[in-house]
Amino acid sequence: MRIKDARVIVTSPGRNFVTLKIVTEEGVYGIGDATLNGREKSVVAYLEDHVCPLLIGRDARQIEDIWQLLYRGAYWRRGPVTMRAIAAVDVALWDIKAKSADMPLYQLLGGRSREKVMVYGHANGGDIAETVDAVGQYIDMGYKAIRAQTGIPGVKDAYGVGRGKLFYEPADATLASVTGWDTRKALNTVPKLFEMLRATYGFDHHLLHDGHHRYTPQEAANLGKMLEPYQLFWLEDVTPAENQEAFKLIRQHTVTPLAVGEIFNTIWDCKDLIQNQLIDYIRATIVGAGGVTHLRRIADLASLYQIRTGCHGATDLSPVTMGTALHFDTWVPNFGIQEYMRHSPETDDVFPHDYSFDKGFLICGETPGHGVDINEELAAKYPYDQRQLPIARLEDGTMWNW
Ligand SMILES: O=C(O)C(=O)C[C@H](O)[C@H](O)CO
Ligand SMILES: [Mg+2]
Repeated sequence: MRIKDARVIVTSPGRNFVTLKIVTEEGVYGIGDATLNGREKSVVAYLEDHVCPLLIGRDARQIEDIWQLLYRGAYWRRGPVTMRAIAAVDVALWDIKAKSADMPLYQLLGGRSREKVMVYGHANGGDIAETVDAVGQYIDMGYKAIRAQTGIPGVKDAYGVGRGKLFYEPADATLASVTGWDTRKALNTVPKLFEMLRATYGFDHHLLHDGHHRYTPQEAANLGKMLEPYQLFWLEDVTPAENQEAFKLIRQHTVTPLAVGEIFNTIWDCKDLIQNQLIDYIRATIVGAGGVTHLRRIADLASLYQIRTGCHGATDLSPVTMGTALHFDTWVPNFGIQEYMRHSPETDDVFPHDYSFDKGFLICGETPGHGVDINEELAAKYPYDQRQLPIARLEDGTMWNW
């Protein structure tokens, strides 16, 4: 089963997506997501100039060897561009293998470990009252788990507050827009939000919160401690994780569960966090961390330490990643939760898929492969639209983590 063609499709049905399509001589094709929000064209060039030519003529069934070829063969390892390109190839090849076997992908991974996949939605509002209402709307839709983000008085465009009630789309400007940050003000606001949420809705639902890399370890420990009475499912990306040791300090001070990893690319980014049991959930996902082949290794390492998965699933991860993640989640023994930010109807039309939502759970379909396709004719109607992620600055102008 030789690879005859490998090409990149860029489309922007409301937001940019980069998709790799691999076609075999037998005519079986697979698709993989390579979207890197705000830096899409770097992956397009990496794939078109350096990866696609290497694939032609290779046996599409040799997924592991091709993964190793792209990882070791480049000499330059890791990083978001390289690993997204590898992920796109990997997912397209798993799609081809599963289609050839006439099986949904989860069957090839080892079969079903669960009937459905618990997801969390992203509720947000300009202030606490609005966010409390937004959480209520998710509860009405049947969600069991909801991440809550609120505007913070005195902070310009706090993280996670958007125009959409069912999603949050931060890449909103051709050149990065400037938002603000103030830890003191956040620490005054976030615990009040969760106090109000528990007072309004009780303790039956899972609540989550995203710190989006803003706090220092000490501030993060303080936030985790203040949130303990509200029993969060997790506190996410509460401090940057380049220094994995930083989580030791947070861990010593709070029992609020910690999740991290949506920007991780490889097992090396989380090895110490996992082996020292410094986190409870690993957020690495298919497109970010080298595809099914590599994410599986991360999940297996995590399982040794009772750490569970919690794949990133924002709108910048295309339906191809969502579909593949759902097959992964359906199989992976140490599943925790899956993030689910809904795509626009335009995006759903460009990427027809067979997964469905039912009362707080997503269910992957039984179509052979990962169950997501691309309508190329429709995709061609949405040309690339240059957008960047915002940046964050403190009140005095100091550059901070967005
Ligand atoms: O969904 C999340 O948890 C995020 O933190 C979303 C990120 O800001 C987004 O994926 C950036 O492109
Ligand atoms: Mg996040």
